[in-house]
Amino acid sequence: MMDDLFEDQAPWLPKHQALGPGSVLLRQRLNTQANPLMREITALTAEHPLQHMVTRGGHAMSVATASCGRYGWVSDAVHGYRYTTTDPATGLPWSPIPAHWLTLVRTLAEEAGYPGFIPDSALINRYAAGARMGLHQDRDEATLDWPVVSLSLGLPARFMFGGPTRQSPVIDVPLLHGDVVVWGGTDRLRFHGIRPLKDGHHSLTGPYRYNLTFRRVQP
Ligand SMILES: O=C(O)CCC(=O)C(=O)O
Ligand SMILES: [Fe+2]
Repeated sequence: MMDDLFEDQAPWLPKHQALGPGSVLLRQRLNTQANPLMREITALTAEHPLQHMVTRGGHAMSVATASCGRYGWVSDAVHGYRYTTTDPATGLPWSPIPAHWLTLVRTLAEEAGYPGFIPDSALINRYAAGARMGLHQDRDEATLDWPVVSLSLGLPARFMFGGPTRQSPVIDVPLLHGDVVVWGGTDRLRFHGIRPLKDGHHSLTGPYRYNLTFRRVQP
């Protein structure tokens, strides 16, 4: 029964797939970690509710987000994208990143060629059917020396992975439950995004896809 959650949905695909010189897809890399990760997401988002952040243009994002770690990613119509040490919704400091998340992420980054990664920010993204993330670069961090480590849980998504400019060609990468993408080095500023999520049901996450994205914000 529980094994269903961890079954490889595309066993013919390689487990370790380079997406660029500094980028790799580690397929089906989370197995027994998925259930505890989901439990902790539930606990963390009870303290720091998922919110539809508003962009500088005044548009509410379709993805709902919350953070943990020393720095949390936020946005509002006045200030736009930035990192803060407190949650604007509650006024409270963000909760620490759970210790075993740090251990897991350090291992994943090392597997991808980035040893010694200690993130100071973890973003929790929740996608419901139709939610999407347009092509963008992750460049709100004060250092770009460390990779982005991104974990997928629940419903499948299509990750768009582009190049150094918005006009660069984009490849579509299916991201399934348990997949991990790491990009850094010369690939750190590649444009990327998520196509609108298809409706569905997942045994662990119900009608959602969760993405955990780990970053180093301060050197
Ligand atoms: O949901 C994803 O897989 C990507 C999320 C992302 O690009 C971001 O949070 O900056
Ligand atoms: Fe991103």
